[in-house]
Amino acid sequence: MFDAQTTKVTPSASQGRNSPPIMTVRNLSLHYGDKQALDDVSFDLYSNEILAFIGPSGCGKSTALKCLNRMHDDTRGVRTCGTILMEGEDINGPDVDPPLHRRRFGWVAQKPNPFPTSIYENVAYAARLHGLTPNRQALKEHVKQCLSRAGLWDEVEEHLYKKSGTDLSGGQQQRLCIARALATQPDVLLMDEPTGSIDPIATARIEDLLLELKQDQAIVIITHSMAQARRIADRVAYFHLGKLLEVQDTEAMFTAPATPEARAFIEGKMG
Ligand SMILES: Nc1ncnc2c1ncn2[C@@H]1O[C@H](COP(=O)(O)OP(=O)(O)OP(=O)(O)O)[C@@H](O)[C@H]1O
Repeated sequence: MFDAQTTKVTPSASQGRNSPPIMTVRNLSLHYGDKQALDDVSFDLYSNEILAFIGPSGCGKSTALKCLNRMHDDTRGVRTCGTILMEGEDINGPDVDPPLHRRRFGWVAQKPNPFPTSIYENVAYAARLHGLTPNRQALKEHVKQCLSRAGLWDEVEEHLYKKSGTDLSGGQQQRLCIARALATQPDVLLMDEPTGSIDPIATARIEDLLLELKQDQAIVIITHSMAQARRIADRVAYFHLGKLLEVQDTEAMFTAPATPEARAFIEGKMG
């Protein structure tokens, strides 16, 4: 299944997924100037799964995440090689329009970063910009749906136009950012430590939410919490010094990691 020699994968990690992967990453390497941040990384991403990236600080998790939606395009000095296919098409091919490609992804950062505009506008903005709804009423419905899917509608329905996104609590702000990410109807949600700066109760809400959202989206999440990866991920990818050392079904990763590096990291002896 995997053609990268360096990536170990148990047979079970690729079984039970009946449709082809939505994304296929093969032999991906990336340099920032002279510094190599990714080295021969290969993995698949399936629709309706949560894939967690774990590994020590600086091992390339965010760099790999940003390759998927071509976020490095405008970063000076970045060189990549290898291939990334989305539904079989090379995402860096000549026929791919980068903004259109990016629209297929929602991005959620560690620190909630709502726009300093109304709650409504936070979600409506991108949908309006891209002409995703035919009229104002449809846009309102779309905003309501995104906020509902992000588990926030009931809490903000009264204040949609009056309250700024920045006036919500940290956990609410992060759910607003998830609603905003859903506004372009993405195929894939990319999340870089989305609960890294919110409290445990807000974290639990977002974890529940991700388990619901994966019915409609593939989700890639970077997390430093092994407990979180174990709770919500279907599969876990362990990065180490720029290499993806193994991808496993979650239980297998936490009970029988294939590499000593992953075992040491999971047991808290490294990282
Ligand atoms: N824009 C950049 N320019 C130069 N080097 C970079 C840049 N971004 C990241 N790096 C380097 O690339 C390597 C991988 O960084 P990356 O942020 O992908 O790691 P990470 O696993 O996400 O780390 P963390 O868990 O600490 O967020 C690190 O050595 C980092 O210093």
